[in-house]
Amino acid sequence: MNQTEVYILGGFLGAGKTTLLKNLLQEEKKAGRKVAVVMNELGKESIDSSAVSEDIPLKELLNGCVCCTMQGQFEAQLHALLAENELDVIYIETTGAAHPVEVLDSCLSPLFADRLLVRGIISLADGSRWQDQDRLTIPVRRLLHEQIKHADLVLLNKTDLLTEKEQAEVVRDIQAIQANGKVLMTAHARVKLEDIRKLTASPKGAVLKSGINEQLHMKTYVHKFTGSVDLEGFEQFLRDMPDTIYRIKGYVSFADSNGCFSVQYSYGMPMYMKEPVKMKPLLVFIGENLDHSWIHSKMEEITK
Ligand SMILES: Nc1nc2c(ncn2[C@@H]2O[C@H](COP(=O)(O)OP(=O)(O)OP(=O)(O)O)[C@@H](O)[C@H]2O)c(=O)[nH]1
Repeated sequence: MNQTEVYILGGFLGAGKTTLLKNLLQEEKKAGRKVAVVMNELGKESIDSSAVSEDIPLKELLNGCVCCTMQGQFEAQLHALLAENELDVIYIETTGAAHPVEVLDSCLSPLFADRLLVRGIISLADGSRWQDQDRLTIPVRRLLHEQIKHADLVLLNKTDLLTEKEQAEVVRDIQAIQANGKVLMTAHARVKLEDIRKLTASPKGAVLKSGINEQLHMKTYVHKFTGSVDLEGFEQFLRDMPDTIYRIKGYVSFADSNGCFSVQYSYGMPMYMKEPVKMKPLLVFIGENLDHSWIHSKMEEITK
């Protein structure tokens, strides 16, 4: 089964996300790829959806944020898009208030994590706003930095409003926050599709690995189980694992218990809930510098 690429478009309110989306959709059309869009807006009304032409499958999530209250709905929308269409790529435009890693988390529902290949988080920074960030409240400034820090590609947009000296200053600031990533300067979010698709790496060992590629710092690993799991062994794994694994979620059958359990782990706490129906047994791991083969061998050790 082919995996559908996913790109998350993030960045603060008004930074140019919809402008970028429009440009990318045009480029994708020229490239002949089958595209779908998920748009999330904070308001009740759909504002930006006119940016997406009618022949492109579009799902909208209004009046809330994917990363906070709308996670379930978001998962259902992605599921529907995958069920209704044969897609090469899905673009997700987040709200300007979204934390990109939380959105990434929502894309990796165990229901379909093996069908999606999240290529990366592209965050836009508004050059002129960046310079005025002292006027922002501390939480908003923190969000602005988080959006940059976790991006795999930063587009410093609205460079037409900055002098060359200012452009150099902002790039330096951004690189200080996000040392591993790439920064491109753009006006009107004009970017080549190749630059976006450079986030692409051919997945190695596709069965074991899904998600973000080697260049990215926040990575994912999907482990598919072939048998039931020893609960004690799993809890020992949770105690031993590096603290850079932030999130684990999925479905597992535990040895010595009947049925299938959903597993949710974040911030040190595992939670297990019995599922009414049998689900595909797999776990999604999200973290920094994930050692896929280490996780794989540990999961194999505890599988009966
Ligand atoms: N001068 C200038 N204006 C830009 C540029 N990119 C986008 N804009 C304008 O900035 C405004 C906001 O752009 P959008 O693409 O709607 O930004 P957004 O991030 O989707 O906004 P929200 O959905 O509100 O978060 C629009 O009026 C754009 O035309 C740019 O590079 N330079």
